[in-house]
This record gives sequence, structure tokens and C-alpha cells, in this order.
Amino acid sequence: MRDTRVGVHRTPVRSAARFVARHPRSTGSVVVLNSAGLWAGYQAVLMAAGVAVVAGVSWRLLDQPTFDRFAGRLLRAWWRRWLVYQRQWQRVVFACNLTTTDHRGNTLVPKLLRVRSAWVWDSLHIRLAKGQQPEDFEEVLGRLAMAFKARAAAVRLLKPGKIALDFQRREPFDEMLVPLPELGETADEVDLGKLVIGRDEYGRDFGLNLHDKDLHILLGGETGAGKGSWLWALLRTLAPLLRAGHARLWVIDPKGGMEFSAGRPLFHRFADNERDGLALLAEYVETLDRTKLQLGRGGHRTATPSADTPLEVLIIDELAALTAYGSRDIVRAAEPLLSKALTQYRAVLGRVIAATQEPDKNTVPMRGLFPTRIALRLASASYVDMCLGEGMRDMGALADKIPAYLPGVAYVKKDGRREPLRVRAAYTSDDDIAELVRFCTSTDAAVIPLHRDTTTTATPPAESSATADAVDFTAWEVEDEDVEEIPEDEWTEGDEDIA
Ligand SMILES: Nc1ncnc2c1ncn2[C@@H]1O[C@H](COP(=O)(O)OP(=O)(O)OP(=O)(O)O)[C@@H](O)[C@H]1O
Repeated sequence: MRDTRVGVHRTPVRSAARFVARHPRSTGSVVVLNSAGLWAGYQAVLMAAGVAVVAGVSWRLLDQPTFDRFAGRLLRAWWRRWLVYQRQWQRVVFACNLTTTDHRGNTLVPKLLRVRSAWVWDSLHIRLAKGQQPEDFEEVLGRLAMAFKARAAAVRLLKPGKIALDFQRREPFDEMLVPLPELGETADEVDLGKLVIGRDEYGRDFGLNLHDKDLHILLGGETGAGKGSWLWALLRTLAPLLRAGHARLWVIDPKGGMEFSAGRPLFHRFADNERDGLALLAEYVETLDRTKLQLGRGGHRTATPSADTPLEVLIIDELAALTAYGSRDIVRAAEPLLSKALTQYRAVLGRVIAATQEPDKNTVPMRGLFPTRIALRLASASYVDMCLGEGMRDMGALADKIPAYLPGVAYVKKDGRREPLRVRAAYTSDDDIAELVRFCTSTDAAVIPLHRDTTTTATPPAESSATADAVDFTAWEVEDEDVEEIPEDEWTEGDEDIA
């Protein structure tokens, strides 16, 4: 009888040639090391390797995040591929029934193509065996996660026939305490270039740069994801500027003031519904237009935060209320105002911080105008790229996989860094808000614009008008290696040609 098993015809030479072709980097490294050994002597190579190891270990001890970014993740991906995933791959796919059979009775096995490793997640790129679909892996995700001792697993389609399996190896925020930002005493202490609002996955301080990089920030996150904690932590870092009158807050909280009403005394203007929010937005634009003209005519190209030219921070808690879900006249009038606020006031210290539950193009048409976008827990995988930019989920921003028990955790894409960073903002409790209000209003209260009642008597701009002139502002206010080995010649991988 004919032996239909694939691979039985392989000779050692053919197998070696296949291995070299499939793993050029690993075999290249061995060849280079051996050539260096022959050329310079093995002692010299061993010494060089020793020096490299000592240098690497010192680097890791001194600065683990940069080590991990430039070397650690590559090394980790390499050794985890060979010591964990590749070694157990075949056992695991057989154990989880992830094999298929062709017309000749050959066993077809999905092929592990590459491993990428970030601090929290490992990504395995897999070529599906003939007859497989991503759903086959989805069905056994829990078993795969257990087999590789991962906390969670996810599957993504990379292209037809190719998927990524993501395994979460650790959860740094389980044990990490994220302290609230200190309340600085004087305005000079505030470094607008690094407003520390939380910690990243390595435990380092994480700061936003309202000075010149994170000019406008869009936070995307489903309800309860912790958008409020990011906004409040940011306000806290600005406290000394608020107290000195060097920063003013324009706050639109269209959900009836649920999130921000406790901070009213801090706000220069406050609106708790869409219509008032529109009028506030129009006033914001008019004010910054005026400042722009004044500074331009005075020959100044930029401003620094001061009592005359304060940092003008516009905060919008549920942006969709102004850009999608509000009544049509409000949405049509708000869009051009918002786009203007996002494009024209960098030099006159206008900054927009907005939060939304749905960061898609229909809900936030001007999302591309926010230079910094932050993805908290999102309702669906498709929202991740919509929020952070094309390809960011493939780069490891699994915001839809942030567990519900970790509010305030988000993925951030920072300039100059390809991979997204996982960050958690500090949590501001009601008591902390009360403390912040006391801090900002207790001394030198004269410079704090006092709260005036927001009423609904303000008239929003005429439909489709982007000018503020039409607005009445009078009313504003303020393991297991014990499994039997399967002989390698009993299966084939991925798209392997079958004789
Ligand atoms: N950084 C954080 N650390 C710890 N717990 C947090 C953090 N952020 C939020 N929480 C918890 O999660 C709850 C919901 O957070 P929050 O209200 O900020 O979510 P949200 O995204 O603003 O939701 P919504 O869109 O419904 O207003 C908070 O009441 C708090 O208990």
C-alpha cells in the first residue's frame, strides 16, 4: 500500500535546505558566529559575546523600557518563538483539533510564520492549513490561551489565508498603583511639555505634551472605560495655571453635567447640554479669533501662558452630541467651529480635548484633525484603527481587549514610536475633585473666574454659520512537556506542496 504521509520522502539534506530557507535570520546568525570564530578564534568570539551580554544586562537594569523597545522585544520574540511557540506548536494544534485532512488522507497543519513580542502581548502570525478559516481558531481561543499559559487570546485576519494569534502574557496594571499628579504650588512648576497624568505599562510616568505635540487630544472609549479619569487627571496637572489665571477651561458636558458639574468653580465657561455647548463653542472661537488678531497686529507669532494670554483649554466630554447625535442645526453649526478650533489656534494656546464613545468617521468627521488620539476600552475591534490610525491594531493596540475591570487603561500612539504604548491614567475621586476645587479657589481667588449659572437662554449661531456674531453670549458662565512527541513526518504545514 502507498504511504501517503507527507514528508516521508524527505532526505536530511532537503530538510536542512528547507530549514535554512525558512529561517534565514537564525541560520545566518549561526553562520556569522562560526565564521567569526574561524576568523578571529572562538576565544575572541566568546569574549565579545560576554561583553555584549554584560552590556545588554546593564542596559536592561538601567533602563528597561528603552532596552525593551530596541533590543528586548526582538530577543524575547526570538527565544519565545523557539523555546515556547515553535516547540509546542504541533502538539497544541493537534490537541486543539486545528488540523485538516486532504483528499489523500494527509494531515495538514497550520504553519507558525513569525512571532512578535510586545511587553504585554505576543503575536503569532499563522498561515492557515487548507480548509481552515479564522473562526476555527476563534472557537478554541480559550484552549489555545491555556495551552500557551496566556491570560487572554485573540485572533485577527491579516489577509486571506493568514491570521495573527495574540496572547496576553502579563497584566502590569493589576498590581501597579497609579498615583494622582501632585498639585504643584506655582504656575512656573507646570511643565506644559510633560503633564504627568498616569503611568505606562513599564511603570514610568506618562505625560501629555500640551506645549507642542499633543495639541489636541481625542479620547475614544465605550461607556465606563475611564475617559473621565484622563480628563480629570489632565485638569489636575493644570491646577497651578488655573489658580494663577494662566489657563482657562471651557467645558462642554452635554450629558447634563454628570461628569464635570462638581468642578464648576474651576471653569471659565460651562455648558451642560448641546445647545449651550454650541454657544460656548462659538464664544471660544470668537475669543481665540480676537486673541489671534491682537497678537498678529502686535507682531507676536506665539504666546506663552500668562494672565493676558491664558492657555485656552476646550473640553468636550461627549463630542458626538455636537458632531452626530445632536439636532441637525446644532451639528451643522458645530462642525465648522470645531474644525476651526482644531486648526487655527495652536499659536494662541487654544487646545481641544474631546472624548467620544464612537471614534468613527461618521460620528467624529474631524477626528483626523486631532494630532493625538487615545484608545481606551473600545466596543469593537474596528474602532481601534478608526481611533488610533490605520494598522495600529495590527501593531498591538488591542483596545477592544482591555478588560472591563481595568478602567482608565488605554493605548496611546506617541510621535516617534511605531508601537502603541499601554497607559493608565490616575483615578480622580469625588474627594480629589473637591480638593482640586479648593486648591484652585482658595488663594488668589480673584483671578479665578467665578461660576455663573449656565442657562439655556443663549441663542446658538444661525444654522451653518461659523461666526460667533450670531450668538447671544449674555447668559454664559462660567507547560507541559509530559506530552508524547508526535513524529514530524506525520504532518505537513500550511501551504506545503503535497506529492
Ligand atoms: N484610571 C482609573 N483607575 C481606576 N478606576 C477608574 C479609572 N477610571 C475610571 N475608573 C472607574 O471606572 C468608572 C467609570 O469611569 P468613567 O466615568 O471615567 O468612565 P467614562 O468612560 O467617562 O464613562 P461614560 O462615557 O459613561 O461617562 C469610575 O466610576 C471609576 O470607578
